Amino acid sequence: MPDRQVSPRLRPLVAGNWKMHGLREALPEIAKTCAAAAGGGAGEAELVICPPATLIMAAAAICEGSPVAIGGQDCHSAPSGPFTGDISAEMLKDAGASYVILGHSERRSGHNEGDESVREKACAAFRAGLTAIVCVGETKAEREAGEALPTVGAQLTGSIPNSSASEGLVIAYEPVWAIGTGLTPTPHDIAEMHRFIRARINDHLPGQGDKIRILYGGSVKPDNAAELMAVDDVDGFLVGGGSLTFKDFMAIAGVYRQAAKAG
Ligand SMILES: O=C(CO)COP(=O)(O)O
Repeated sequence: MPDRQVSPRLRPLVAGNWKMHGLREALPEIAKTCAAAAGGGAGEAELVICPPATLIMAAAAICEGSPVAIGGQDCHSAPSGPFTGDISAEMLKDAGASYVILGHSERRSGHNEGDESVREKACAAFRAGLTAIVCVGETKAEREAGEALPTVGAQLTGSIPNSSASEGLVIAYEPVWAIGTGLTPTPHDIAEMHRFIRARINDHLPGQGDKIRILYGGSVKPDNAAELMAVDDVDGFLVGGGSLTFKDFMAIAGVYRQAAKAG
């Protein structure tokens, strides 16, 4: 088990992004996660599950009183209004969510979401009392062109509000080419990017860089979670496919329990 060298001051966060997966029959997976987390299965890590919107109320009811929090996967920037098909941050909060994922690359590419829109949504999340998990990440072409750092830096400063309490904001670095592909950047490249993001946050939100958690996302699986956890400046994970079953999600979150036991 590699040593955990990083950010012992920040409580790790492991968030599961279910994307457009999950019918009601999947709810027992959430109940099992709550029971395992209550039994210490995730060590010091905080757990969040972001199911599809249709399951948020039921999931929140299951998780009530447990250490597992529920999040949405997107929100509109307005509190209410004539926006057919959209959900406001206030509605997520009302349904029992306490987190919301914003600016995921699948929304940036599939719904033309730009940085400004993500920033407005993050402001809406703060207004509603939700913690925003703002996603950034470069494409394969951008990395190959040596543009990964400036691309992510511009996305980051364009997507986060100009002021934020550290408890209201989490950043997720998700290289687009690592999502659902089984590929991950090298530990060196992840560490370099996370260090860069932390420095950028400090420039943008003075004093907050060391308080805001920076998650890694993209093909996090039970068999690589321990190695990724040990990378400098990685404060947790945003997990897609590996969050869909209780077994895999707890195996991933469980690396924080094992690290605590080991050291
Ligand atoms: O997009 C992701 C989480 O938001 C990552 O997805 P995978 O873990 O399936 O690669």
